[in-house]
Amino acid sequence: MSGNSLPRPSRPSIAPPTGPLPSLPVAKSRSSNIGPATRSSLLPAASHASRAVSSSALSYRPSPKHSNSPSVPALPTGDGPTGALPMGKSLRKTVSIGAFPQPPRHVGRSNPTSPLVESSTPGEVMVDRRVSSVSASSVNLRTSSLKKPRTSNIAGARGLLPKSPLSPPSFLNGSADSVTVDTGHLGLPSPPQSRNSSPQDSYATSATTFEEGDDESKGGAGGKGNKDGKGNVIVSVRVRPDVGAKDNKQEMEWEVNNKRALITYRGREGGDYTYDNVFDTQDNNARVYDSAAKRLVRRVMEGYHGTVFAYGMTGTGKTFSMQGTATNPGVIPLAITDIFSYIRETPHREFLLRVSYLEIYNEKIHDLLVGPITATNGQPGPMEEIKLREDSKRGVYATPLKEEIVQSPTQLLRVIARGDNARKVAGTQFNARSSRSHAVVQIVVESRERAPAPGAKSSGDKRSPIVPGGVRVSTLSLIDLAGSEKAADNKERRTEGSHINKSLLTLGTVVGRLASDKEDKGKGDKHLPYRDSKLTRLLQGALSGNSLVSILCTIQIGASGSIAAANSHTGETLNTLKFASRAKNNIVSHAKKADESVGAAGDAGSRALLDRYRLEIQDLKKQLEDGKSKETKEEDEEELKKDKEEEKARELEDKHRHEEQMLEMQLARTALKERIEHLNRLILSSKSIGVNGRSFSSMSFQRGSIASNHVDMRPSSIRSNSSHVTLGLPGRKQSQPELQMEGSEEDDSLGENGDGIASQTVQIQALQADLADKNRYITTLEKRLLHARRSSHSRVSMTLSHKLGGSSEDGGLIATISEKDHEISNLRAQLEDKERMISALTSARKKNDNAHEIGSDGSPGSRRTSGYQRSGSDASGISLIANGGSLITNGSSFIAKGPTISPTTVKPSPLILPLLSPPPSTDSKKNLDEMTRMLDEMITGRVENKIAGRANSLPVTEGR
Ligand SMILES: Nc1ncnc2c1ncn2[C@@H]1O[C@H](COP(=O)(O)OP(=O)(O)OP(=O)(O)O)[C@@H](O)[C@H]1O
Repeated sequence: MSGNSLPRPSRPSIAPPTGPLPSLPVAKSRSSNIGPATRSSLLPAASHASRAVSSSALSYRPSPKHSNSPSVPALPTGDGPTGALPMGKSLRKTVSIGAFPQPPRHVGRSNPTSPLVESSTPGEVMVDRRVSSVSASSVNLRTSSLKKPRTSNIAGARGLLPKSPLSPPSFLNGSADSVTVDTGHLGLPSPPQSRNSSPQDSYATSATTFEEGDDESKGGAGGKGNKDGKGNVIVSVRVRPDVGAKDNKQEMEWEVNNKRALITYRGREGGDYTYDNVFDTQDNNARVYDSAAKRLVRRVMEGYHGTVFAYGMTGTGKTFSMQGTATNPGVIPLAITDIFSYIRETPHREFLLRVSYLEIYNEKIHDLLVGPITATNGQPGPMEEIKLREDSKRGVYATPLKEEIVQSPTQLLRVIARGDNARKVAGTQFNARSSRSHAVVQIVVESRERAPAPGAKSSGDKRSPIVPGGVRVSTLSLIDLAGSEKAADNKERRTEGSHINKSLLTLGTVVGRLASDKEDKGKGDKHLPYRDSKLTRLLQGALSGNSLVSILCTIQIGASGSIAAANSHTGETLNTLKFASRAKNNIVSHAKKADESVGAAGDAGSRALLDRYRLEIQDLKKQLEDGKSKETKEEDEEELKKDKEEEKARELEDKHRHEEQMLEMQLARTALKERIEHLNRLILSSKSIGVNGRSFSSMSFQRGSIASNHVDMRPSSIRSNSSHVTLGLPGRKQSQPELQMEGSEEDDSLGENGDGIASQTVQIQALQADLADKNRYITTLEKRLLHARRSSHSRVSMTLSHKLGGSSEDGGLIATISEKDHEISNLRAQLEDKERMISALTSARKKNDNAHEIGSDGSPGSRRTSGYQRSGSDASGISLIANGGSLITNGSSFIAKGPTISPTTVKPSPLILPLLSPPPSTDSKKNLDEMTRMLDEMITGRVENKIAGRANSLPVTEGR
């Protein structure tokens, strides 16, 4: 096949350059005939430009065998409006393929540059000339090539066939005499690294050689170059190996040349069929994908709509090519891999992918991603039928259709596998697992430019903000059609088959009429029966030129003895080939890159989830921030409230403590007051003693009528003093035992001596009682004080630790405590004074006793008088002088210091109490001595004990 005489291309056709591929020749190149050229430059223009099809193809009519299969859709023949081949042309001659719809005018067509080719090269014009120059000589070559396996005379110029000498260059003027169909330029194999497309290694593919903006810089879909959009349609034919071949020897009638993208049939109605790609039985799915779909997928990622569909008779390998196997992945998984590779390679854009999967089964559309509705009885109910709608923005679309957003190849493959499992499949005569429906996978690609964040690293921060550009929405449709088939015995299969065949027939009709539709443009649109089937309706957008299209037709060439070798099968194969040729010739794509919708209100805004999600994300982020700040605010408020409550509780507690403290202080104060009063009372008692003494004296005066001018002991003055002092402590006087004794009858009954002793005894008893009373008071006070001091001390230290420096209140408290301590010490001093007084009294009594003893021989009166005189002369008698709280006894003075008894409370006045007692009788004297001694001991011991005990019981005071 490669042994032609034409110069070989500069590089092997199997391994095209990794750089941009040559663009389709422009219209004028079609005026030239095919000639040899380098691979990069010899490519002819759109498929209609050059065809080499045997006349048999042109005069193809369903054979009688075909007619036995009425249900198999017959491709439109030359009888149709597409232009028939002039009858009478002999078979097996290279003639025009009038049977195929031909565009009437090849020249002057506006041919946009195909997005599926890379660029025009300057060499193409020259190449075309070369083709033209060899056109005449190629006639013979062409003729011979039909009779034997050809060794191409356009070595390496894959897809280029010499023009038939019988065919005028009609493809230029639109006549039906065109010869060679050659669109092999699009079938260039991918670079070696992409030939083994797989999920792993397809990352570094020829796709990386594409430059963004190719289309814009080189004419774009609507620019200069191939203006008819032919390059936007790729037609490939794949030949399935014939497993039924007995001798593994392909029937001699067929010739498949994948390098030249040529299939030749030498049988009846034979001819040459050249396409963009021809894959022989050795080609695997990766090669099919690389040549037939890879660029289209790439373009879809760039913003074009793209459609790939597999067409062919049942069992010829459509599903095998589209889905593939685990070891030989088909177009769908390879496209998915490339989609994600592209996303990885394009960090400056962000993408959103969603996928849907539907099937058309018996002219009903089912969503394969939504399982059958389960009926109430638990049985699976009917699947929800999907309707087709059309609008100006989206074109024809199925609704309601579930779309799943996918984020990884695995996820996408899983979704599709789920749909595959739901698809209707059944065994037929030709295929044990025949697809009974047309299956459509739709992958919607949304993308938008991403701007680098102000401080973001160039390594592609995915969270960087977006530029205010729009969202581009494009769709990749991957369609595995059900295969045309003969009527089956099984009724269900027959029904399915009839629907399948009807829809395929409609597809063929639409494709067949596309050419005439183009011709009739301007004269009024010719009716295209898109609505005759759901399939054509769904493919309307792609067929009418809005999409890049790649059609993969599958055939099976029967070996001798195989099922495929049956005539009917050959007829079907020919039908498929004719369909492929018509598709290549007639479908004109004006696919444009999708506009970028700006915002949700943009052109594709209603579909752009990317926008909606962005807005939603922004909205949610705002909500989150609002919620956060609100939460923080609430937290702050709550904390503040808590703090306030705690403060309040602390204040309340402090208040309670303070109150308690105050109460304690009050108690302590009361106790102290009581103590003071009591001590005062004691003083008064001492004075009372004086009063009593005065009483005694007065009694003595009364009895002895003794009056002394030396001693100012006027009753009135004494009483007034007494009463004056007593006034300071009202209510206490009555309770004093010594006062009760005043003027009692008992005193009188004691007689002179008895009177004095009795009064002293009473006085001592009163003092003792008072002492006991004092001790009790002191004990109580000490207890209270201790308690109060402890609690206040702990509080003060606690408060001090909280508040540096302490408050004025605490300072006051401390001052109060120290004041109290001071008072206590004063009281103690007073107590000591009192006790000294007691001892002084005791000693005075003793001295008195002695005085009595001295004057025992005298009369009581003289004793009294002498005693009195002694006392009055102040020589050796005892004088008790209360002066400002001082007690002077025989020159010894006991001064009660301190402010405890304030001068205002107790206004002292000099008081001299001469203790005069009548000399006791011997017995009574004894008794008195005894008693006095005991009293002395007792009082002295008590006082000492008390002082020592108090000294020990006041650690706080000492501590301070
Ligand atoms: N190129 C190939 N290489 C190896 N096996 C193939 C090839 N093409 C098809 N087959 C096998 O042929 C059988 C039928 O293929 P497949 O189901 O893909 O046909 P189909 O065209 O989808 O049929 P239908 O229209 O009935 O669904 C399968 O077992 C498949 O593995």
